[in-house]
Amino acid sequence: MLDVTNITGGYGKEPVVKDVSFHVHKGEVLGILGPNGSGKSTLIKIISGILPKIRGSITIDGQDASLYSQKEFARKVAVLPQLHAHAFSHSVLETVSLGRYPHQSGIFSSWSDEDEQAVTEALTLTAITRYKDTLIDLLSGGEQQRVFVAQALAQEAPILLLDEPTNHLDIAHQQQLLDTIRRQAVDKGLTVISVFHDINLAAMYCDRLLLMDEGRIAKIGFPQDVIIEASIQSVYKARVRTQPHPELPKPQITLLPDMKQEKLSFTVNREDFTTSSEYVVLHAGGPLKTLSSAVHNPGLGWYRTFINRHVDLNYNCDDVKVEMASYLEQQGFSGADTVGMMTAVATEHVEIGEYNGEFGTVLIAVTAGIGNAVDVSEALTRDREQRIGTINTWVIVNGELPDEAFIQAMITATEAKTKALQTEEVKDPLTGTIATGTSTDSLLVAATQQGEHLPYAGPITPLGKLIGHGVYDCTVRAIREYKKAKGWIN
Ligand SMILES: Nc1ncnc2c1ncn2[C@@H]1O[C@H](COP(=O)(O)OP(=O)(O)OP(=O)(O)O)[C@@H](O)[C@H]1O
Repeated sequence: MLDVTNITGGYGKEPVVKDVSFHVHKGEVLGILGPNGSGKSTLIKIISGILPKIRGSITIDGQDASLYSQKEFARKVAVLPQLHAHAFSHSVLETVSLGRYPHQSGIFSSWSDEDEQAVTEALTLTAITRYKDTLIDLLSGGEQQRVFVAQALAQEAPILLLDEPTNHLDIAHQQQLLDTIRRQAVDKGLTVISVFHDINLAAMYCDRLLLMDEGRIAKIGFPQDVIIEASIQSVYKARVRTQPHPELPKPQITLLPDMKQEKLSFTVNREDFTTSSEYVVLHAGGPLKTLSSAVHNPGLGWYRTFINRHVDLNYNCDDVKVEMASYLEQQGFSGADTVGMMTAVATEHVEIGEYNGEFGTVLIAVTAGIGNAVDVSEALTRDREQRIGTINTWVIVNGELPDEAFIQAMITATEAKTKALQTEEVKDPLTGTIATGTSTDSLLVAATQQGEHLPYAGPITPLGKLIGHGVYDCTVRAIREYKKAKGWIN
């Protein structure tokens, strides 16, 4: 569709864009990224013919772009420039209608049904129909931006060149506009080349990305091949971390600001836990990075308050999450800052231990109800009801863990729990074999993310050894408490 080959060009003798080559095929959305001054706009200007090139060639549909007449070129390529100098004031409708000029034989002399339809559709797609009689000078920056996007869409050219189309737009309008452009690409085969400042938007909406650095291509490829920490850091000179988008297989970046000095310094101690017949609660001195299978705020996040709430053995409600959220609110806990679990075990029977290692301390808290114990290797052979008789395990680390260490800590803690069930000869009541856990166990690993960096938490690492020992110790003691409460042992 569009071939750019060894393009070099700029404003004076010294080229800004240097030896840039790429191909865009029909229906593809290519995002151009790069720091300020890297040549993104200049590249768009050269492709759109606004700036002459010094070297190289641009081919559209197999024909050299310079061989098209101005009007022919405009029927092939619509351009949304970065800045819109409009010395004269038109209404929105007039401005969008100007997009139809390549389709006219004389100025507005042959306004056709197709012209009318293209303008109406462009106004609808950019949600500006209600402003159609307003003078563009009277619109906000974001509304004006949508008018110029509508003008480019009304042109109905198969190639769309956009320079920061989401400039001035709020998040809802960014999403609306890019959804629209993407739909035009997918449904109508529109080919789009667009400059982006927002790396995350570009990764979400583009099929491929071209990363520019000092006028040259630093990287071109699928978003997952371009949005990698080392490339972004070296080109933008900014510390970033990449992570997956929660719903799409697209990479996203987060800035890592230098705010170490502002960080609240704290450790978690045994005294931060309190226990009552209602719940076990940990109020940490600062937010802990947490990974859990809790009822309230499960998954990964930062939280200060952790609660393991006692509920009746017959607790049953339609929506556990809603009930738990309203319980926390009634009890005066912040819904956003609290992780909540539940257990039918008397919470006074919690076992809390503080374990010292060379790097610092780990705190473990376990409540163990073993009435619903399950041998996981036999689970497939029996049907069971889900009831609340669980082992809830908290692992709190005074240290800094990478994500993989959180997962290793969960594995180590689970193995230690299973070993405790074996020591205590806890059996699956349905199979009579040694249980490996219960039907609804919950696990939480949380870390202060300060102090010593602890890269691993497997069973032979300094952190893993403490977790393994601590979880085993607390789980054995908690199971004994449970057995005592049931009168099974003295
Ligand atoms: N009209 C101009 N005349 C001379 N030099 C220019 C002109 N416009 C831009 N430049 C120079 O060309 C270089 C690249 O500018 P360009 O606008 O292409 O960068 P960009 O990547 O789009 O940056 P930004 O992210 O800031 O929009 C810059 O060093 C800039 O100073």
